[in-house]
Amino acid sequence: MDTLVIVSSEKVTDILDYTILIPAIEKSLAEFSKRTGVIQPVRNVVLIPESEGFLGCMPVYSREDDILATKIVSFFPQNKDVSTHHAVILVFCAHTGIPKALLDGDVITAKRTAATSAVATKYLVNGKPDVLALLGSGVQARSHVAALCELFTFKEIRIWNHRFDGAVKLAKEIGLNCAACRDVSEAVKNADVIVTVTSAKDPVLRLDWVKPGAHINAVGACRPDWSEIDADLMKSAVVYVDSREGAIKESGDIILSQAEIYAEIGEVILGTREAMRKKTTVFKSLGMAIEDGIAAKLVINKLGIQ
Ligand SMILES: NC(=O)C1=CN([C@@H]2O[C@H](COP(=O)(O)OP(=O)(O)OC[C@H]3O[C@@H](n4cnc5c(N)ncnc54)[C@H](O)[C@@H]3O)[C@@H](O)[C@H]2O)C=CC1
Ligand SMILES: O=C(O)C1=NCCCC1
Repeated sequence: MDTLVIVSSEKVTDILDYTILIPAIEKSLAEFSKRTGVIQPVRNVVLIPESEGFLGCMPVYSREDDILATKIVSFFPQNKDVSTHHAVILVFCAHTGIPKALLDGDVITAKRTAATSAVATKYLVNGKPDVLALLGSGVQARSHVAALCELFTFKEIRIWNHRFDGAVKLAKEIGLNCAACRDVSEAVKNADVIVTVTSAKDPVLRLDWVKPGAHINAVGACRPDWSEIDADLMKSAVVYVDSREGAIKESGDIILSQAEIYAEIGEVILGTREAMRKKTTVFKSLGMAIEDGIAAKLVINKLGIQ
């Protein structure tokens, strides 16, 4: 075996800038929805009942982007003093199958998920958004603020968390135009963009609280029996997903509500499905291996790993 290069989270953080990541993710979402060159089975998950978590395996091959890679990600929602998600990404040569690099996957998971939501928001938001509301104040909340602020200038950012001190801490980090809210209804009132990034298993966001025409990035609830968004909201919104196949198998928000999936976000980027900007839109994100593959490729290219 040739030398396998190990790439640390510090190196990934240094290299992976949203200015290069967001356009790369946009292109990969479109490529995925063409259904021609990307081979990506739905995540294979080993459930761990004791921790209510799982270990997920996410392989991908992309002919167009010359990517052969797999992410292995663990989710332990009850972790307290360490992160709830941990990941590594193994990249192989797409022509010989030789392993090339093993990258820390934590930063990639945080950034590529937020970059994907930023792309969905770019296509689905109704006009210029002024108010951003985040439900959750963990790793993804932080990366989503960074990625969305790369594309939009919000006059106001509001944060709700089920533990108020988490919302206060993040609001302080973000600064002047940001406030912590005690109630979800207060946080999302008149919000143009809402991001749900919690580990909740039951809905935290309700139809009555959401401004008609708002755009929601629904990022948590990645199990078929978990949901973050109430069924009435899911059913009344126009629902976009990253992968239909993934959403039908993994998303409790979709399965439990029986909401109809209107399109993959990649289809909107390709122009084969409409962006219904004036309606309330939900982008249900489950996370795709092609997003990890593209992000890993950007990093190893920059490091000159052949
Ligand atoms: N769609 C995608 O591609 C990805 C989705 N995720 C999901 O996004 C969500 C957030 O992930 P991270 O920020 O990395 O996790 P985190 O552990 O850093 O943050 C989780 C947040 O949820 C809150 N929370 C925990 N239990 C809750 C409950 N019962 N009700 C309401 N809030 C609760 C915590 O206080 C914290 O603010 C998780 O559901 C995770 O599985 C994570 C990675 C990728
Ligand atoms: O795509 C990912 O990576 C994840 N998605 C759902 C939660 C675990 C990580």
